[in-house]
Amino acid sequence: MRQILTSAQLRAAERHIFDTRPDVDLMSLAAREVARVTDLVEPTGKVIVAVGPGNNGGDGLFAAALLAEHRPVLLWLVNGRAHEEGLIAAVVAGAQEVDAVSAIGALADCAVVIDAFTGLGSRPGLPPQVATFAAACEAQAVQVVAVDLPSGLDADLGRVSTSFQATHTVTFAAPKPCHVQQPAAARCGRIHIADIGLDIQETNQRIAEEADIAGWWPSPDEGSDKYSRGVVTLDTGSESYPGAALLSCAGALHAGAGMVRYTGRAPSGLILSRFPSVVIGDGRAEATVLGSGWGDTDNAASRVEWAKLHNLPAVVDADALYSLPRGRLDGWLLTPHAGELARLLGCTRAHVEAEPLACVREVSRTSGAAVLLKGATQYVAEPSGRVTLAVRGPAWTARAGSGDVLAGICGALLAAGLPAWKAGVMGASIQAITAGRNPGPYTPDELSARMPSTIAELVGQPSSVSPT
Ligand SMILES: NC(=O)C1=CN([C@@H]2O[C@H](COP(=O)(O)OP(=O)(O)OC[C@H]3O[C@@H](n4cnc5c(N)ncnc54)[C@H](O)[C@@H]3O)[C@@H](O)[C@H]2O)[C@@H](O)CC1
Ligand SMILES: Nc1ncnc2c1ncn2[C@@H]1O[C@H](COP(=O)(O)OP(=O)(O)O)[C@@H](O)[C@H]1O
Ligand SMILES: [K+]
Repeated sequence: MRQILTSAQLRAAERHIFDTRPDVDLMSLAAREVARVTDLVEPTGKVIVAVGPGNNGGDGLFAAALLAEHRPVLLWLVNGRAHEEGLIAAVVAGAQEVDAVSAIGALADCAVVIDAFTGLGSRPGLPPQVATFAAACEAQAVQVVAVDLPSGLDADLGRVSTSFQATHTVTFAAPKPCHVQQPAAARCGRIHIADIGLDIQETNQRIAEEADIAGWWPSPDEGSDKYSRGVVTLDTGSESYPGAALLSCAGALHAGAGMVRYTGRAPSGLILSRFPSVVIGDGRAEATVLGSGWGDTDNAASRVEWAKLHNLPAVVDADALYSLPRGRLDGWLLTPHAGELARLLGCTRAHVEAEPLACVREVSRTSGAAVLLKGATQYVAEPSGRVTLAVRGPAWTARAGSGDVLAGICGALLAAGLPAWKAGVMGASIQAITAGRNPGPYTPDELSARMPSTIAELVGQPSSVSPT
């Protein structure tokens, strides 16, 4: 798990080092990592550094000083002024100053551009000359190493404005919101998180990693049986949308549910012809999934209320989201996409997209449930205000039916006894990781059938019977 820091939190961690360890030179440590990554990206050839007026430019200049020892380096001082000691160090090492026109001209035979215009102090957007340079880098497919973040983004937001398109971003101590929230994250390229010795405190925003999902996955052991692994009841699908029932079954079964019971309105013959291990009808269960593919139904409220009355933790998806029972929904998981979250809040989808964190936190706080906001970035909020982002995946999963599979996966994990927030993070992550390992237009059910091998690889359980 990685803590996500806002620019203010990062600056506070920096101040703490300045106060307690005045001997530590953070800028040199940062510059060393920028130079190292630049050499990794392209070990030889000309480097152009776009240098801004602040400390981001300072990092770039000290990196230039290290690189100029063994390769040609050009410096474009965008504002005509720059970090004084950094500039002296770079020039002494052999870096050469150029103006804007020469910098753009030099792109034709340049190996790497270092974007050291602005970082944590970045206001959204770029001045025209820098925007032209950034566009030329993109048009000529030059590798761009951004220092801290692609200049033009706001460190604390997932929104985009005119910015560099980095192929690599070297950031310090921890990711900031712009590195992990789409669409900004896509401007950062590959993220390198450099440890520069800052003390990172726990924050209420973090991002899960593959290793977390592997470590949390509920693998069966010798003492397991179908009940101990968790029984999930799926009240999903309808006569109009029978496919949703099949998709949620696929999700729950391929995530490893001990038993899947089906109590929805889709024809039981259809379910059994695809998934013969599903048990039709009600019975003992540890969790339920409600709403996927219900369509307009007049008894939604009573079906959701039923789960509350029976104290059954529920994954509430799609049409069931608008029939939440009264009272706190402790242990429940709501799985809206941005449009559904907007309807729950009585605001526009555009507002949810602009303020995803505030919106997902609000619904979790008021309902008492964990809330998984689905989309290009998947956020899971808890009533305490803590938000965990799922592991990022490719956009191949952005298609009808992925959400129905996801609800089934989350139901299986809830039934296995995981807390609702973790079931949400793990469900969204395992779908994303599987899509990342199987790129292509697989249908949601085909992709779910590949989940078991992803899970097996992640948990890496060797056979205990060794060959003779
Ligand atoms: N805070 C920390 O812990 C560390 C910070 N370091 C570096 O310091 C950076 C932050 O430095 P600063 O606070 O000096 O801020 P920046 O260097 O990011 O930018 C500030 C300067 O850029 C100008 N500027 C900002 N946005 C602009 C825009 N859109 N158009 C035109 N000009 C714009 C501002 O007016 C100001 O002069 C970090 O990103 C990082 O690179 C590192 O040296 C290591 C540690
Ligand atoms: N750009 C994207 N990149 C990655 N995953 C996405 C993207 N957009 C949507 N998804 C995923 O696709 C699924 C869509 O869910 P949902 O809208 O409920 O679909 P449906 O109701 O048709 O099943 C979710 O799992 C979501 O996280
Ligand atoms: K930058």
